[in-house]
Amino acid sequence: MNLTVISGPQIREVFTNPAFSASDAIESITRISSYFNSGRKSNRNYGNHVIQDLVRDTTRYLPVFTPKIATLMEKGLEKGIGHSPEKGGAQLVEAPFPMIRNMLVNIMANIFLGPEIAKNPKVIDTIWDASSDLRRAFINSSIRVSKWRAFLDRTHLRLFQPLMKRAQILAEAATPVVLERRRLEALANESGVAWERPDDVLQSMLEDSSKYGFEDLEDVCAHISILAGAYAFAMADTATNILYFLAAFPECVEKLYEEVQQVLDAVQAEREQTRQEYRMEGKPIDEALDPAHDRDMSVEALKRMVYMDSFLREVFRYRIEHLRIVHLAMEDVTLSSGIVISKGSAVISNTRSVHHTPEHGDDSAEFRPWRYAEKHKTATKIGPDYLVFGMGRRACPARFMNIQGLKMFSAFIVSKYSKLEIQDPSRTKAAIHSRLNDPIDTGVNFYSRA
Ligand code: HEM
Repeated sequence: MNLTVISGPQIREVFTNPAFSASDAIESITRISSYFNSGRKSNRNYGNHVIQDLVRDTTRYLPVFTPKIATLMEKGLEKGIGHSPEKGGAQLVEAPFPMIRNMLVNIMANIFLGPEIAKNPKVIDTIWDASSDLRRAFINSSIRVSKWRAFLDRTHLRLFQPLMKRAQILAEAATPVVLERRRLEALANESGVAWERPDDVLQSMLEDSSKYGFEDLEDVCAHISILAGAYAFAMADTATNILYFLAAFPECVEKLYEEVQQVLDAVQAEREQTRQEYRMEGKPIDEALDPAHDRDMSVEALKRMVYMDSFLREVFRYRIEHLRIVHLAMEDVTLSSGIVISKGSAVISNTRSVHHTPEHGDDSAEFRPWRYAEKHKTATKIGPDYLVFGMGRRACPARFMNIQGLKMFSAFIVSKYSKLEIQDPSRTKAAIHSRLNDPIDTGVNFYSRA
């Protein structure tokens, strides 16, 4: 396949031209739909948008999921790293990536399938395997793969049906819970009382089965396996990278900690003010205003963390590979520069030509964590100057949940640890420039706050 490198204004031209497709390029590089079709029963036609729609719909429930994610993340970090201020020493995590992936797999199992199903160790192992399937697909992918190799990969998937195996295990674990939900719903309807509807993704997908065309519970579970696995693998990669950045740029930890404390103090004071107003007006103080939740990592609190947001946008800008995001030409296209990209050829963006320009400041070659603070350029804000999540109508729909989760993760880390250290300092440069297919073989020391 011909591959042309594009730079600067050409990138915008390609991203906004519907004759170019990033998803078709991903398909020809990863053959990902063969993996999806090794397990899903519906939506097998190439080019359908059900995965995109599901990601968008799931994002709508972020306010519901956020308190659950916060509780599970705090517990996961406690288990994976620990907190021992009395020792005064460091806790060493030799392999941060699997520790974080473990935590995220547990979070995803809980929000996608609910706590009862997520308690089952087989379910946790299955989401872990699903995230490994996707990781493998993206890591082993190559635009230069031969037709013969692509054929073998597809045949392997058809024969071994890995996603079908994952879906069957999840469906087996989910069946008794789903049947019990149906029984309780019918009982509530009969007795005219409100049914306490479970608020996990499984319930929403079951209710929206006809909208998405799902065939049965196994089919629903195949789609859950794809989404939960994707979040676990993609977020684990970035969260690990964030740890290395916090260790490599220690001055960030204190500034971010101060911001987290200021934001939580302000939210707490406002909630107290509201409670006082309620008391004066004789209004009841409901659970939402319970003082026990005053310092939660809520959607509102995370939104106010502008330095945290800037730090993340800068990590993404700085770490992105220089040649990234491939688009496939779906027809012959002549770019304004006169270059002709013929149908079936691919273009790859030189993102450095966009991310390392004076538009970002004179020091765009440096890591400046507060570059975007108060500039109204959030880590989810896509545009021609920030291509991490793509641009335009086809931009990554998972970026909202991704960024919010990463903000929460970083806020917990700086709240619990005053200093992070890369175990082998000679690996610092490699650690902050690490990529998905480039695991870093050095651990991180975490110094607990008193
Ligand atoms: C750090 C993690 C991630 C990064 C950097 C990323 C980046 C991207 C990029 C560059 C695109 C192409 C956009 C374009 O064509 O303009 C994209 C598309 C997409 N991403 Fe992500 N992504 C991430 C995580 C995820 C996750 C976890 C999911 C699913 C749960 C996901 C689902 C999608 C989907 C469905 C599309 C296609 C959108 C469409 O065609 O309308 N992404 N992503």
